[in-house]
Amino acid sequence: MYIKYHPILQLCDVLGNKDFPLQLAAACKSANIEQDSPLVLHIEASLGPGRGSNRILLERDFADIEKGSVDLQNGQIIPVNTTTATAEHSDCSSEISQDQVKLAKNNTTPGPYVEASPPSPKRRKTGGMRPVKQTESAPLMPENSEDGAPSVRQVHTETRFPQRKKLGKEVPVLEPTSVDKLIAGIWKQLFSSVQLTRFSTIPEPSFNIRTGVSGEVFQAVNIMCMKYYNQSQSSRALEMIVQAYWIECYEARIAVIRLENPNYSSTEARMMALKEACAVLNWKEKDLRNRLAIWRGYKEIKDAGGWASLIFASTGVYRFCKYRTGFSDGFATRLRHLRSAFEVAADTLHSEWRDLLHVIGHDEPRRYDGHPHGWVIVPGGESAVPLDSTYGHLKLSNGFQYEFIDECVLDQDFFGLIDPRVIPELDNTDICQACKERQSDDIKMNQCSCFPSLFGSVRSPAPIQIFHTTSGRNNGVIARCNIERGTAIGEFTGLITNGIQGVDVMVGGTRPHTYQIFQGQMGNFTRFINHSCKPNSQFQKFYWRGKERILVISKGITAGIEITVDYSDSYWRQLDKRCLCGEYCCRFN
Ligand SMILES: C[S@@+](CC[C@H](N)C(=O)[O-])C[C@H]1O[C@@H](n2cnc3c(N)ncnc32)[C@H](O)[C@@H]1O
Repeated sequence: MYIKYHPILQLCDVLGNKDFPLQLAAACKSANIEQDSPLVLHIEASLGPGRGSNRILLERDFADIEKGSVDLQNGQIIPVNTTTATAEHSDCSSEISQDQVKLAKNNTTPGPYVEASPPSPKRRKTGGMRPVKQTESAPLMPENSEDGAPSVRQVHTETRFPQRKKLGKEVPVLEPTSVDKLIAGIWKQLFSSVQLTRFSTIPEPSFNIRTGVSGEVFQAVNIMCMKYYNQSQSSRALEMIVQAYWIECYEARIAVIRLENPNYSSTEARMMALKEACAVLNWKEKDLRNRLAIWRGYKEIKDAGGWASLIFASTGVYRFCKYRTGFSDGFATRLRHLRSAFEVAADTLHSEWRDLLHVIGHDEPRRYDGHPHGWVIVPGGESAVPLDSTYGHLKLSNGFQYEFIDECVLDQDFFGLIDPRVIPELDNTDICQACKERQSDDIKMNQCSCFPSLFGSVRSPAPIQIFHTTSGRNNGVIARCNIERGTAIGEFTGLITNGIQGVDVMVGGTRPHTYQIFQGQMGNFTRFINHSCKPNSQFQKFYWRGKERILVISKGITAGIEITVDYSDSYWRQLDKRCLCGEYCCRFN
């Protein structure tokens, strides 16, 4: 084979290798490529600022490299569209990239893909969104919930979400303070599956592992393990409750001693109370004093954040109280502002938790019942309010009725029993389009770990709450724990229907086989996610066991921050409102 085309000869110069045509010809020959068959040569190269010829290139050398291509026919340089190049830029660009995106597997969380493509075997330093080829998918539209006005506002799947973070430009991150860590620990425990109960029966082992561990025996051991874990967490919580309460009793005892002995100084009264305690506890006075300092910390946490904050404080609280580094600088104010939020999560996710307080004779009734998202956290730490009470301005005849559902409900009047989310080509296949592993609802069988928080694994409640915004957008969704980039926050659930006009819906499927997800009467927290021109999450399609799902995926969210998506330009063009996202790059205000 003789290579005569001009671009190849040009490549010889670029590569500094005059033998390149011959090497290419030899490669073609060994690959059995016929002489006259068209040859497509795909070459990727990087151009960067030269920093000496023989030096080994380091990762930082590529940090500033611009992406683009060189058309060898005419010598023109075509830069890659900058709106899709970096997270920072594309977030705030008014240019809309029509590329869909997929999330690359990052260090710890495997990412989803809009289209099937084999995941990179190597881990990347900045995993995250990468562009995939544009598909002819239908636009997505969220329901116009707040004002209920007829509209055709749409959100597109072809979002302009960023692909990957630019390498090399490290943004300085503030180290969390000890109060941050304490609060993070409380939220983590609140959204965990721990079961805190006052009395729990310790199981007797009813198995013998000497004869081998069968599936049943192993299950029994696991159950026992879980029970003991819950038991120890409960005991720890009970211990802290009693110790915080001890401080109250100790202060009250000192007051009584002074009353009974008017000539005692306050120090003498304290000493006497300590001695009384040590006589029963069988501890040295010094030991009790040391512990007392920690117990005082427990009481301060309880006084500011309520019993729920102490009970769910879990690991870290001991150190926090022992070293007392976090007790200044707005510690109490921060906890006070979160008090109702902690209680909403505790009451709705761990309905038994208040029983623990019986140990000190407190009988506090549950304050927040029902669904965790049926309550709206209000600013300033005031009591949370029922969700429906925040929609009075809509003046709905039957009030605001909303049913929380984890899975979409099929509108059988429209679709019969045929779920339009089923992709015929993927039907009867349990192979994940993203990772190519087997998907199963049976945890033991499932091998796809693309979105373990939603599919094929143990589900935990999404670490989010509904809160009342202060910027005039009514409600929004706040993250209570850090949500790593690429993690699924939740599935967009609602009524699977079609033909709805005049209100906002999310459209799924591929033309002409589209369907709508309507969140007017039922759905989940995704219905309350507001728009931002610099969003920290995005809608993403994913296929679970042959069925299309629309997920909200984090782009990296810090605890305490509102979760937002980009509703798209076309949505806002139809909306007779100004965007209140408050971003410096806001496109619609
Ligand atoms: C899907 S709902 C979001 C939840 C809504 N805030 C609520 O309280 O029900 C969409 C509606 O919220 C409001 N909204 C969302 N993001 C907004 C923003 N950035 N600026 C102004 N209004 C916004 C608009 O009224 C929009 O129609």
